[in-house]
Amino acid sequence: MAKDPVRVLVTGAAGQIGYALVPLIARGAMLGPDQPVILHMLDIVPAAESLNGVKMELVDAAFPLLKGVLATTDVVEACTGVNIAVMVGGFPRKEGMERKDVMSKNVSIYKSQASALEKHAATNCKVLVVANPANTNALILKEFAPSIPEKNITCLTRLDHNRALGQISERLNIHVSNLRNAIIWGNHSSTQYPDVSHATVTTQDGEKPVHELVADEGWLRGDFITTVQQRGAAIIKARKFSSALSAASSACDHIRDWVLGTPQGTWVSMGVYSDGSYDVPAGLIYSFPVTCVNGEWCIVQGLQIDEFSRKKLDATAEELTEEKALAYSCLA
Ligand SMILES: NC(=O)C1=CN([C@@H]2O[C@H](COP(=O)(O)OP(=O)(O)OC[C@H]3O[C@@H](n4cnc5c(N)ncnc54)[C@H](O)[C@@H]3O)[C@@H](O)[C@H]2O)C=CC1
Ligand SMILES: O=C([O-])CC(=O)C(=O)O
Repeated sequence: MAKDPVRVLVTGAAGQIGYALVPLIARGAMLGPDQPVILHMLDIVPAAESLNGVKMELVDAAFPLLKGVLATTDVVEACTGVNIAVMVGGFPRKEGMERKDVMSKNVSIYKSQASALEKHAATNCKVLVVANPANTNALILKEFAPSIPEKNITCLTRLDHNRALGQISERLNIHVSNLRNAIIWGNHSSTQYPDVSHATVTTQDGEKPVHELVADEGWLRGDFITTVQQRGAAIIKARKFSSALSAASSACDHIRDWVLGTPQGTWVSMGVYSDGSYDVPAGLIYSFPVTCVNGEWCIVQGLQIDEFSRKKLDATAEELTEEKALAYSCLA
């Protein structure tokens, strides 16, 4: 029997990431090849004509799984009945801007959209915040939508996770599908800690640790980390726009694994509400390694954290604590 359609909200749908994301959702890349979807697309009034153009293209593409498209500038209409909300709308970082510069513009958007989601989304709606500052926008959304369970509010660090896998696959000249269990700890910012100390490679002789095959701790603790941390800025510099293609693809990976489950023995990185695991302060949205089963994520426990990693985990937590205070001062 055909499944009932799932309603997926994409905010900022007329923007760069939105334009790359909606066709992926309509093709089944987010929820699977047998899951019909109805797209709800929200943007602001100045982008209404462009948003309508995106709707026209979705109709023209005749996607078999796409059972309806709503394009609106009304936040209540956009949020009504949605099962999944991908929050991309906001003011993007431009070349030369630090993420903190975009904070004040974005936290007030997330405060007001929190209320609309809380009042009008379907029960148990899953929320993914993509717009920067992603962790802090997600935290603001959580604080101003208190009836949405905190486990349903997440932010995107899967792009950073995939970037880390991409860098290792290039270095070892192996396909990325043979690599697993990288970790992005902390903030989706230049303080994030891309950690491959538990990552492995599938070889003909079984699973081998990445650090053994790379055999260059200097690179793993140096250029590898900074390349992943700075990749967003490098792409903005090259394209003059943000990493729309890879962000859209990674947003699909995030929701797909959350809803349909992570493969056996594999974890992924998600920005989730900290419960104090790994001595990360509770009450931050912090990226952890997680596994997902039956639509629920769970932080991977018991990983060894050495002194080098401890400092990195703490530094990015400190930045998130500062961002939280700054966000509240912007709202005051
Ligand atoms: N977490 C991650 O891994 C990544 C996050 N980003 C962030 O994603 C966000 C979107 O990036 P792009 O698509 O490149 O930007 P963009 O500027 O092309 O698109 C943003 C869209 O949001 C719309 N918008 C602005 N205010 C809105 C509101 N109140 N409600 C609904 N829509 C609104 C704009 O009109 C625009 O169409 C940015 O904040 C960017 O920094 C970008 C790449 C990766
Ligand atoms: O750095 C930015 O503003 C864009 C971004 O988040 C990324 O590409 O990771």
